Amino acid sequence: MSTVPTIKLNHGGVEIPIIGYGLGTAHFKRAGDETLDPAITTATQTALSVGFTHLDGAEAYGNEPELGLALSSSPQYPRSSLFITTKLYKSISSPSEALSTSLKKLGVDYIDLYLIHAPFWDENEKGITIEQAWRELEGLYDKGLVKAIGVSNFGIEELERIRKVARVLPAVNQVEYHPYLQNPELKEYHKNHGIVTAAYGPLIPITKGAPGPLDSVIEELSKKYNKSATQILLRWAIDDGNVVITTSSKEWRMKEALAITEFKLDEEDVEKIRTVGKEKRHRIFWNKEFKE
Ligand SMILES: NC(=O)C1=CN([C@@H]2O[C@H](COP(=O)(O)OP(=O)(O)OC[C@H]3O[C@@H](n4cnc5c(N)ncnc54)[C@H](O)[C@@H]3O)[C@@H](O)[C@H]2O)C=CC1
Ligand SMILES: O=CCc1c[nH]c2ccccc12
Repeated sequence: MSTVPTIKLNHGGVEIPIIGYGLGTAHFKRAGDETLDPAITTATQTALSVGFTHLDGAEAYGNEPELGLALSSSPQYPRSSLFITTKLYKSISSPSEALSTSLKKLGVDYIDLYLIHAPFWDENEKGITIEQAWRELEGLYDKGLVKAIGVSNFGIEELERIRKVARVLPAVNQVEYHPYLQNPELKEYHKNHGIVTAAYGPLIPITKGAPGPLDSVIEELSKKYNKSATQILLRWAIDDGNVVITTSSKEWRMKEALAITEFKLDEEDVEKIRTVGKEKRHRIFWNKEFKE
């Protein structure tokens, strides 16, 4: 089994594996559902067994206990060999308590990357501003309870609010990112401030965003590289300079995803996908219809 390459974050030598296994879309549970779902634990154990080292969870997914069970039942993958992300949102009013709860549910004593899940809360209702929430995350980082801190679904405006007060800049912004949602201005901002873009929804052009102008390009590149459409899109996300987060319950799909570490797209093909991708815009998450 090959090891997953990593990228250095802007926080004290922390390295993030370039592909992560998501607990959010295939596996989330209804809010308030306290029953353990063994299928989620099994899928996560499988993800670990095929070689995923980076797990992407969140308070909102309701499945930190299942993720914790997968970790405690897999002692062959020591904590230090894993990169665990979780996110807070509902409990944004009290980040310190939210982190304690997540640590307990996950059964770990630190988180590798702690993210604010989205910037869309009502600051009056929650009694906390983006700036105050960020300062609280900095406090958790100072204590060593989280090795790196970042955000998710933030735009330039919200990142600027953080930058103006930050001692520690976000290490990562996890956003929906694929050829049909490239947001070059945000990417440029990330580059200028050393923020890694973690791309979720990388397969949208062949799932919810299909059909589209990229269909024939992906087919042509699948033949050229002898790789599946899934692999072409996941590899594109990496070769475009991002970390990529994907998911599946199926072992063969997990292996298919991890096998992208074994090839690379030529720069002209990365550019071709970028160019043709810009002909369509398709956003799935956190738009007006999206219900968390
Ligand atoms: N921070 C945030 O707000 C969000 C974070 N995420 C994170 O990202 C993770 C992955 O998100 P997704 O959008 O689900 O990832 P994705 O775009 O990689 O899609 C994964 C889905 O595509 C399916 N798939 C793979 N190849 C396919 C093919 N050739 N044809 C048809 N279907 C195919 C898989 O079986 C799986 O159901 C989540 O689990 C979560 O951890 C996801 C959404 C929002
Ligand atoms: O992170 C992905 C989007 C999201 C936000 N809140 C929830 C709750 C359950 C599943 C997905 C999500």
